[in-house]
Amino acid sequence: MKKAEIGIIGGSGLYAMPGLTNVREERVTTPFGEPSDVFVLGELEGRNVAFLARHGRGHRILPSELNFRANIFAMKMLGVDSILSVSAVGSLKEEHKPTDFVIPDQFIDRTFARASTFFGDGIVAHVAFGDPVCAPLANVLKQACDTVGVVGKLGGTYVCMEGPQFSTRAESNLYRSWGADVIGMTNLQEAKLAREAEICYATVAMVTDYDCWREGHDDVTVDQIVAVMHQNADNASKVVRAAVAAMPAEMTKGCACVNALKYAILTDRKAIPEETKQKLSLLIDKYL
Ligand SMILES: CSC[C@H]1O[C@H](OP(=O)(O)O)[C@H](O)[C@@H]1O
Ligand SMILES: Nc1ncnc2[nH]cnc12
Repeated sequence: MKKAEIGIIGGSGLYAMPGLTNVREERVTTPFGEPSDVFVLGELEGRNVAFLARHGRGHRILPSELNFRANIFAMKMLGVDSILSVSAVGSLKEEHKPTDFVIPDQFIDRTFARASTFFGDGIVAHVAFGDPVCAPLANVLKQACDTVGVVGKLGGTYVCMEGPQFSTRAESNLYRSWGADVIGMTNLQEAKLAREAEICYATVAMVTDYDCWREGHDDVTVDQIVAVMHQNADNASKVVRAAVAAMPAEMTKGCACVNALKYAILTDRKAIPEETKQKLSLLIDKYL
């Protein structure tokens, strides 16, 4: 049974979703293990949503320790077809100021210690990822920023680093030389796995700091981030709420994201081990 249509992943600073009604908690266990926390299900602007605190409530889980597969698979199990993600990021450009919101449309992968696919164990699939973010959903987030009156910039490249330490100055300057806009530690795996799960995915990235590249300014510290996050969290929940209100019921109909696996699975169907078929049935049954 479909328990939610819209998933919300709250990052640093957003550990609950204000405004939810008919709230209930649901623990979801997946073939990939346990998600970060219980899901908080409820209604927001008349829509059924599922909220997950990415690092767990109380911020207990490191970026490298996150079970991204369980988080996204659980969203699929709940029936979610669109995910709105909220994240804190460092700015790599002067023009992106703390408290600005950026809605990235590209990623650069600087992670190295994470499971980033549901496939393997006898099944091979390669989804297209040239456009890693759902453009219609990103547009909804941009409109929502406008509605709420916060600076929201549509498009930009998010560098996803492993962490948990922040970047060295040499790294930060390297990413700037690549033309990247913002840096964080969590969004790339979510985008990859959402694509494999045929779920639309877009992020609102809240700028909290200038990382460590800006001459004459202090390097990023967590207390600096927390101070800005407190300001941002209120705006972030307003933006998410406005986005949910603006999402048409048929939002995902006809979107390429929901057919991402159509031509992706290479493996001879007869060669896929039964156990793997069972594990991935929610994702692959329609293509077997
Ligand atoms: C709080 S500083 C670093 C931390 O913040 C970001 O988290 P999230 O993406 O979940 O908002 C960044 O990715 C790091 O995990
Ligand atoms: N400067 C930064 N680097 C990586 N992740 C971040 N999250 C918030 N600020 C960050």
